[in-house]
Amino acid sequence: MQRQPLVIANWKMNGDRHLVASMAEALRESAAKHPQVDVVVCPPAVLLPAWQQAAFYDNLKLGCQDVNEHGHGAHTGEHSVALVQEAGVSVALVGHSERRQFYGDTAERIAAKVNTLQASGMTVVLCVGESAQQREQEQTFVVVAQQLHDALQHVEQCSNLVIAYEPVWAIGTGLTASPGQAQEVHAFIRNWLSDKFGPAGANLQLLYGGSVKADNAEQLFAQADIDGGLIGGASLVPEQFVAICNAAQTRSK
Ligand SMILES: O=C[C@H](O)COP(=O)(O)O
Repeated sequence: MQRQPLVIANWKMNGDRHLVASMAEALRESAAKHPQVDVVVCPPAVLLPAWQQAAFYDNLKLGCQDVNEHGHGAHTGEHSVALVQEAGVSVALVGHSERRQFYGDTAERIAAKVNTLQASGMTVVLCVGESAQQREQEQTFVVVAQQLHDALQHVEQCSNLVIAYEPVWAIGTGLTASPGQAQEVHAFIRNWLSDKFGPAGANLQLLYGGSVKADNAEQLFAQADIDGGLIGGASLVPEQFVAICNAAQTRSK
């Protein structure tokens, strides 16, 4: 079965209403060029209403960059699944390396977030990836397998699940994994998912993230097990992001 290409914009703590307007317009205008590509935009939470008001096209969805594992209550500064859903969100990033490194996303919390999201029916985009040191020590596959195991240990069926491979050393550094390096890890992840979930696992969408730009997207997306990208910096520049979405279109041919 053919896997639909998917491109996700992660604005991190960037952007404003003006960028929402210009990005929405650029995406709408170019949508005809990438009709087979699912596009998700994950702005900072306060910009979700602005995105909700921006005109939409069929394959564009709203996402959030994180979600709290609890349903409600005294969790100052956090957002529950119900709150983000109210803002039109149907996709959530979980376990981004910046949250693992700097904001207390332990393996246990990530697993809890995955479980909460799965129960809600939202799509989970689980981020995994090794540090530069772990790669140097040839621990990449061990680290990625452990992260997958920890996050998915209570998950029995894998609908609404996407995995994003983001080598930490490639995030925001301008150092992109070579297509061969990225493909090797994606193939490993696909095998792991196949072992755990069977054919449905083998057919999940896998994304590469880490300094994807307009000029390297096509080569990365051409790899057999890479179905699209999770885009940081380049998702803040309409021409760049649109070009990346267009590059993903070639994936479906
Ligand atoms: O979520 C996106 C990734 O962290 C990649 O960020 P980047 O494209 O700025 O390297």
